[in-house]
Amino acid sequence: MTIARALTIAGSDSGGGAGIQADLKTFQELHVFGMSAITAVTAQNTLGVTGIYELPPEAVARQIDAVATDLGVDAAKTGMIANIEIMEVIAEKVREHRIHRLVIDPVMIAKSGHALLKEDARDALKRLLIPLATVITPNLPEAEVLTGMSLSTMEQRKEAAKRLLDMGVHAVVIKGGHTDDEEAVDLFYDGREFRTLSAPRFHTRHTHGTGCTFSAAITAELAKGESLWEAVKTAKAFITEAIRHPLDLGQGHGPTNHWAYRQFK
Ligand SMILES: Nc1ncnc2c1ncn2[C@@H]1O[C@H](COP(=O)(O)OP(=O)(O)OP(=O)(O)O)[C@@H](O)[C@H]1O
Ligand SMILES: Cc1ncc(CO)c(N)n1
Repeated sequence: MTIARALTIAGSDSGGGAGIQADLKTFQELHVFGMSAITAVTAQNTLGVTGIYELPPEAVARQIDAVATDLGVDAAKTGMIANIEIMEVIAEKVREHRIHRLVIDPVMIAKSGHALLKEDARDALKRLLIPLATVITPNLPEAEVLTGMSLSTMEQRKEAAKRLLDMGVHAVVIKGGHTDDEEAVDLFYDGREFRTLSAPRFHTRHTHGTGCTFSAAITAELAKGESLWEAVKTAKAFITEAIRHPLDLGQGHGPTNHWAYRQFK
């Protein structure tokens, strides 16, 4: 039996709703073999982050080498990267191991407000990783930081998508989670046409790790050889079901439901 293989390069969330844990659960649900390279360990739950412990860049390099030289990687994603030194190592290893299907979720700040990427690493993201990516999936605040634009209208978001492509990425999904609009509308652009992905907006506080889960689902589908647009459509359906059927865990922003896509779609 051949199985598609996906690698997540991200931070560990002890609470299990975001980061490496969300990614591996998503890979599993989408029938892809999941592997991980951990960049940082966070002590985290639904209420917030109480500790961040960054790994030495060497540890990140060895993890990527270990899986790429033996098991093989059909697609990879990055999540929390923590600092410039780790970012440099990831860029080097992605090139060395010729990982061509790469999803970048430019994680900067947790929903609880804690910084997951040092501010001086934001420019490095543009310089080092964005040019290697198949697709980048910023939420609205992240897209504003990367482009320096204010993004309240769809026209502004289209202009921002063009600017992100000018930075060397093949395609972009600007996620619409962070608005009060009635629908959660994400904007896709691959340099040819703009497309939107819409779903009802659910009024729930259980949205911890939505971005991680969404980008992991894209990665899983790319690992199977799906086209980028098909991968993004499946990821939108996956995250929509995961938010629609909350698990109601924890006292704060609880995790999404990774079983829901299989159970209810
Ligand atoms: N309340 C909601 N109802 C429906 N869809 C939502 C809701 N919130 C987010 N989404 C969708 O979830 C996906 C992730 O978007 P979001 O903007 O929340 O990511 P994020 O901020 O990076 O998440 P996180 O930082 O918690 O991992 C997008 O497809 C978005 O449209
Ligand atoms: C480890 C980790 N990665 C990403 C996010 C963003 O949701 C988070 N809260 N924690």
